[in-house]
Amino acid sequence: MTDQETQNLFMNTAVQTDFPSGQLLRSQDRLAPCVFVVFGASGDLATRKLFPALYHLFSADHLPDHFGIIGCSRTTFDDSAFQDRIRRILPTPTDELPDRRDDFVRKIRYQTLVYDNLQDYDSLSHRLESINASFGTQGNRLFYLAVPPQLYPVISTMLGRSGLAREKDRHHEWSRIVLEKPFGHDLPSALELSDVLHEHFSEHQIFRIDHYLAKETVQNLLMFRFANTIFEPLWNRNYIEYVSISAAETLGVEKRAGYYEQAGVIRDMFQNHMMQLLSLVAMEAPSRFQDESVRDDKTKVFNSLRPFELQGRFRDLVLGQYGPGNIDHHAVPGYRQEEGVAPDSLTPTFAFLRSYIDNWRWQGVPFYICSGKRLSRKLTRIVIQFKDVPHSMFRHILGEKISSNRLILGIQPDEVINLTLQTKSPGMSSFLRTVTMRFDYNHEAEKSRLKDAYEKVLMDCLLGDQMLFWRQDAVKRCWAYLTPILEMCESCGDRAQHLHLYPAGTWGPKEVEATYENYLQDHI
Ligand SMILES: NC(=O)C1=CN([C@@H]2O[C@H](COP(=O)(O)OP(=O)(O)OC[C@H]3O[C@@H](n4cnc5c(N)ncnc54)[C@H](OP(=O)(O)O)[C@@H]3O)[C@@H](O)[C@H]2O)C=CC1
Ligand SMILES: O=C1O[C@H](COP(=O)(O)O)[C@@H](O)[C@H](O)[C@H]1O
Repeated sequence: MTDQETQNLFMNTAVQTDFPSGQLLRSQDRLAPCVFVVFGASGDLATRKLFPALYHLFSADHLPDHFGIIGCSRTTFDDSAFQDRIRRILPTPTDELPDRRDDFVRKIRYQTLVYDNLQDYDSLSHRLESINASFGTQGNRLFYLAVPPQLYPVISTMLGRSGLAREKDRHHEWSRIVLEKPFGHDLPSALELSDVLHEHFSEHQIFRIDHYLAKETVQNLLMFRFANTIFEPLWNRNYIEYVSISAAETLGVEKRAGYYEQAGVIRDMFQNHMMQLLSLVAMEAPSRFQDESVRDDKTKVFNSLRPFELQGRFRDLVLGQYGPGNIDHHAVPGYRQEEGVAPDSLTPTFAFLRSYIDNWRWQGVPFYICSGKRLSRKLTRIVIQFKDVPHSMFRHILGEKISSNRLILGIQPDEVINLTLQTKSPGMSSFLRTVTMRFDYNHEAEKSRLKDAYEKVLMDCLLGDQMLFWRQDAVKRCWAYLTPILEMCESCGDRAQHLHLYPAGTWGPKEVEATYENYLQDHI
């Protein structure tokens, strides 16, 4: 389809109705006072993402009137040195962002803490009481674990043993813990982590982040599917040929070889973001726009995933690893030449998986899930491919196959929804042409409303709204689906033979194209 054929038939003409169903739209008075406790406060995530996100929320008056922040890590700072450090990394003021840096840093404290030293948690507990008294945070505590995942068990255990995990109830003097993925390495380790967390925290206190769920267009999936009547009757095996969910990246492993060598693409992208996208496309309509209701229906999708047929081995799975190539006209090394990667590494950086959902709605419809690093372009999208018309009355005149309708939900870089339709070409001839109806989230009017993912995440934690966070039963179901696949890949004797090299800057291994008929060129 060419640009000329693309017509913006309903480009942002929608009436903007901000009905109060989005969490960010809830009123200020629902934000409970709270102290944010950031573990790993000296680290990269805290510095680059969390403190700036808190500052943006503060500047926009999206934090409660009564809040405080305390950073904790092993590195020694006193309060004022830490405040200076944070002040330096805050964004410079602009017309849209007034200078409130001094007010913000006055809310910050710091406590040096060794993660496995119980006495340090007792000291932290005293500091929290004093912050509570100074800032009126009413005993509410949010613990953000911005530390490497191997520290999750020890920190949550220490919080429990020092009494900091205890809460009066879920609305008063509450205590919440926020974690980044990975939630385990496979099913057994995920269950082990869950047991440790649940020793001191109940499920409603645990916020497991998936940053894809904080993306605007990902959240829009729920609205799009369940606030319109016209798509739902078609959203099933009777009208849909297949669904494809792709996340192509141009980035390589960067400086994360230590982690990525152990993870590979299936743990890094499938056991979280790709599975969340799958559940949002495939779920039944929840009865209420409420966290447990939505998460119940997502979990049902994971429960219905057809177990991967291990005997078929690589019939439904293609693995790849990038070799040297070019990205944006610059030569880049192959994965095995990257710093920290073993020269004979068999870690996949690309995977293409065909999955099925065994339920009434989706029986027989393939879900193609694909993600890779160092591909040609950054592109994350979901394609809903509708079936062909049952009979073409034009075939005997035009001799052509009619393209079937396709709905594209673009997530990155363009946040768009495109629906292709067949229409008559203008003029005397009787030719068909494909046009696209396009809704563009990047339109200027929409842009100012897009929040950074971490602002959204922090806001929802504060609200106690878990809709955009993983629940343990879903984590478990996804690991139960993917662990046998990982074991099959990682234990087979001919592993090297099934890892297909692809040049960086291409669309992945040609084996995908061979098996799935130009899948990548056509669908990514
Ligand atoms: N950085 C990012 O952009 C993103 C990070 N994440 C996740 O967030 C979490 C934190 O990431 P990031 O900030 O990059 O991590 P860092 O490596 O920067 O670690 C954070 C802090 O943890 C402490 N720390 C690091 N390694 C150890 C160790 N082996 N033992 C004890 N303490 C240690 C250090 O503080 P000190 O020595 O002072 O105690 C460090 O400053 C991870 O789970 C990561 O996967 C997720 C998305 C993006
Ligand atoms: O979680 C991760 O996601 C990023 C991709 O995120 P995106 O928002 O840029 O699409 C990926 O690069 C990284 O390997 C993975 O850990």
